[in-house]
Amino acid sequence: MAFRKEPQFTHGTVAKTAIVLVNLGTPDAPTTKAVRRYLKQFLSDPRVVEIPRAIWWAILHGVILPFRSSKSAHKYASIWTNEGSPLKVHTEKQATLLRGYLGQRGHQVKVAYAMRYGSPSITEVLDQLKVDGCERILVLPAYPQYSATTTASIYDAVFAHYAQVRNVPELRLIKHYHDHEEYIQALKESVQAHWAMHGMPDQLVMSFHGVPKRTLTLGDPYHCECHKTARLLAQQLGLGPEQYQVTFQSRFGKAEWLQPYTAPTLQKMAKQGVKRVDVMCPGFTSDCLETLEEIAIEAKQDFLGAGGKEFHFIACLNQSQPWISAMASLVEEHMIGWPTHLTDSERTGMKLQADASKQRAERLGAAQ
Ligand SMILES: C=CC1=C(C)c2cc3[nH]c(cc4nc(cc5[nH]c(cc1n2)c(C)c5CCC(=O)O)C(CCC(=O)O)=C4C)c(C)c3C=C
Ligand SMILES: [Fe+2]
Ligand SMILES: [Fe+2]
Repeated sequence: MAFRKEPQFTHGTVAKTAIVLVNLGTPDAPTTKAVRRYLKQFLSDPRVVEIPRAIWWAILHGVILPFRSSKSAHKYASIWTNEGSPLKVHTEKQATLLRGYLGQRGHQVKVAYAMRYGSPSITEVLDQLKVDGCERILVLPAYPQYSATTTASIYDAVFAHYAQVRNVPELRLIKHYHDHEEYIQALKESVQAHWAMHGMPDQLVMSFHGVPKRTLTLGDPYHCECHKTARLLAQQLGLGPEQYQVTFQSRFGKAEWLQPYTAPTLQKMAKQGVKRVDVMCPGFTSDCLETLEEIAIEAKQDFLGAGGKEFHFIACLNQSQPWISAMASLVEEHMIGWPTHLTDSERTGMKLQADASKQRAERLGAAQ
């Protein structure tokens, strides 16, 4: 097997640490062509769709890609911003802020972001971190709740990359943080800020992305982790069981997914006389198509169309201060034992190296 091209080993190099925030990915543009390319990569992942490959290949290429791409492109167009796809814009800003927060806490680390599907790809980011001399890599998936369809798929891509690398760095993978105190606190503060502005609803709906129901019986803890997040958040908000509901959205295909489904639940609530609902999506750390279009636009129409009077969407954590701070704490907990607070001698070593490469560059410049 051919290994990837990588920098030569040099004695005395100071090993660096990097954090890679990995999100799902998004199309490069809200066009049928770009969405088709994205969906093809995403839906070809056997972690995402578990149907036998030959059958799924025929369905994907014969039905899904030809019909879904343009429909999805229209939806993406309705949420696209001047800076690009919301998912990517938020993820990039989160990585920048996280770098700043960790720096303020005294850590000398690189922070990058990557996308499981689309760009920047996991492989290109990990290649760059190798060039940058990162010998310790911490992968932080953007998903608080573990699911084989998301978190494990990121792991697959990381392992596949390092299977082609000769000098593999030390690697740590965060599995989940669905019950992390500061994540729950960040959610609580986002809800309380909304209620301070707009008052409280009759019902709070916590809508999570769905997965096929059979994954639950096959051992995926996702369903339980969503419910634990909801329970802890409700406790923090002082809500009784009758004041909130957990639902699952974004069903795909004909099979049964985790229930209750978000849209029919909202319609049922409206018909039962619930006047105002607030909907939040605690499983998404960045707003994206599934929150801004499916919930804030479509689900709102479903609720109001069924007789509901007031619908509020509570934005995802995005760049909120408590969330970036929670990410920084989570990262610190997983970096324990790694020398990210540089010692004086390492600092001197780094300076000497930087001076040497500057002098080399100057000599090369003078010789040309
Ligand atoms: C086909 C099966 C799918 C599974 C299983 C699935 C799980 C899953 N997804 C997320 C988070 C996101 N999904 C997003 C979009 C999206 N999801 C699917 C399908 C499955 N997801 C599709 C086909 C799409 C694309 C849009 C569409 O055509 O409907 C997104 C938004 C991406 C964006 O660009 O904004 C996110 C985020 C989770 C957390 C999850 C399982 C736990
Ligand atoms: Fe999805
Ligand atoms: Fe469960």
